Amino acid sequence: MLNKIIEQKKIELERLYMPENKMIERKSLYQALTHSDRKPALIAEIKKASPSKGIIRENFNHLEIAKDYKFAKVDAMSVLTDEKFFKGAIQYLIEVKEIVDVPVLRKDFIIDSRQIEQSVQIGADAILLIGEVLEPSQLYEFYQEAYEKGLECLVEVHSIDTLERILKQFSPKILGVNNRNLKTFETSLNQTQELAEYIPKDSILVSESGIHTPNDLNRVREYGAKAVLIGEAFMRLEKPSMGIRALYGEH
Ligand SMILES: O=C(O)c1ccccc1NCC(=O)[C@H](O)[C@H](O)COP(=O)(O)O
Repeated sequence: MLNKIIEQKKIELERLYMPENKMIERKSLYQALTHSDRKPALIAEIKKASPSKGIIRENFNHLEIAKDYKFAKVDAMSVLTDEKFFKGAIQYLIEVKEIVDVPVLRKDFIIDSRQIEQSVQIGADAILLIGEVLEPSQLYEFYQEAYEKGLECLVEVHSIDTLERILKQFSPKILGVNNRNLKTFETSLNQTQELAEYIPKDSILVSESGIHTPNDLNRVREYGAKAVLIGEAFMRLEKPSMGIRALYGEH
């Protein structure tokens, strides 16, 4: 599946949409996650569909979801911009950024430097760089380029091997451990447990995928996650904000 997604990205690069540059005030994902009142801090995702689950939210309205997340005072939002596999859109991110006051992460598969420039132009505050998609040296180049352009990066890994290879090159400020196995799509929070001890002390550990219940949240908190990235659990609820309150035990 990952190969299929990457092949599709290469095709899309031939007709990359590059909107007009607007003056955009960027927000820091790192600051938002370190200063959150919630422990772990929350990155809430706007996600209509996924390769593993198909359509997750039939009645999908990105702006309604963003408003509800804003009401719930999430620390940051993640917007899927991949069209083919996640039914996302660049336009969703552009419009969400206009109405929220927290950092917005562009969730996509970055394989080319032009996508970094595109992320700047559409108003993203941060981008995702996936360790299983990029060689460590290229990932580091993209990381530096992004920071030079005012974007932060969530560097995501799905295995200890990938993490080790990246850490030989550099220490990302925000490191995501994705609990989803890229071959089977199954999620296991043990992934966060196993990788947590290798995360540099100065990096923020974000546990991503497969977090649904207060028990899941407690588990990854105990494993050392300083932030979580959650999509599906909220997308299946009419009011995602209610799910956030229930998850964190807020009244
Ligand atoms: O969600 C998928 O099926 C998927 C498949 C292949 C690559 C990535 C995939 N998801 C991207 C994500 O990392 C998640 O959207 C994100 O961590 C939120 O996960 P969840 O809370 O389980 O929706």
